[in-house]
Amino acid sequence: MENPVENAKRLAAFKAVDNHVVNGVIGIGSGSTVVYAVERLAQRVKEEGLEVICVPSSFQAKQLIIQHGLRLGDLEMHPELKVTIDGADESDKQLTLIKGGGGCLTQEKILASCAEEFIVIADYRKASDNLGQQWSKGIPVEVIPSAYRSVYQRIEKALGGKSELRMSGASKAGPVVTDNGNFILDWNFEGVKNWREVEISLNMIPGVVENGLFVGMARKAYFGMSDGSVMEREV
Ligand SMILES: O=C(CO)[C@H](O)[C@H](O)COP(=O)(O)O
Repeated sequence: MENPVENAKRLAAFKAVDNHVVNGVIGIGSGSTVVYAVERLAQRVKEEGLEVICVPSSFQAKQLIIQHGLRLGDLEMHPELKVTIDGADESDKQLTLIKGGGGCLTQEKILASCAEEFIVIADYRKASDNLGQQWSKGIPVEVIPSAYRSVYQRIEKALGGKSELRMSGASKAGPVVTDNGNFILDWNFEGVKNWREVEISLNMIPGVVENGLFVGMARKAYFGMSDGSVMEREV
């Protein structure tokens, strides 16, 4: 029997692609749930003759698009997207998101901002009432490598909490390096009341490239549930 989490991801992704993708230019997010969205896009291209150009948010997304034989585009050629479909690490009821668990937050936010519609796909573990209920790894902040210590200190001074430099793990010594050649700090926040203010404050710190708070960007989210249904949230 299939893993319920993987099944939930597939259900959410298939429904979102079926409900929101028509001919045009599509932004492709990153992560394990997006794999199913690309699979469904490729099916629809083959079976229905859907005509899409896919703009990737990461190296992973680019590889997925190529592997599925979909048409690859970029933002230089297509700065306006019909829809962007992407996963999330956590979403509250207002569809404020934490993203960047996979380290691709900057390009993901750019694609979300360039789309007429930004649609979130996730499994049931990602839906919460308030950020931090489900996702305990903090807010990812992409930083210019030379500034990571100063950014770290400034975040703590201005906003409290604690940050950690994200490390690569067993396959490489040292920090995670993003697709843009930068480092990631994971900021474990405390007592945040206004996510919009925090999003802006983080981005005002010199050396910060972008942060993984997506406030007021998503209009609709699909969460695959463990019972085989799909919960929809809209704002
Ligand atoms: O923001 C992301 C990558 O930077 C992903 O969308 C997020 O981590 C969710 O991934 P998954 O679909 O594997 O749960």
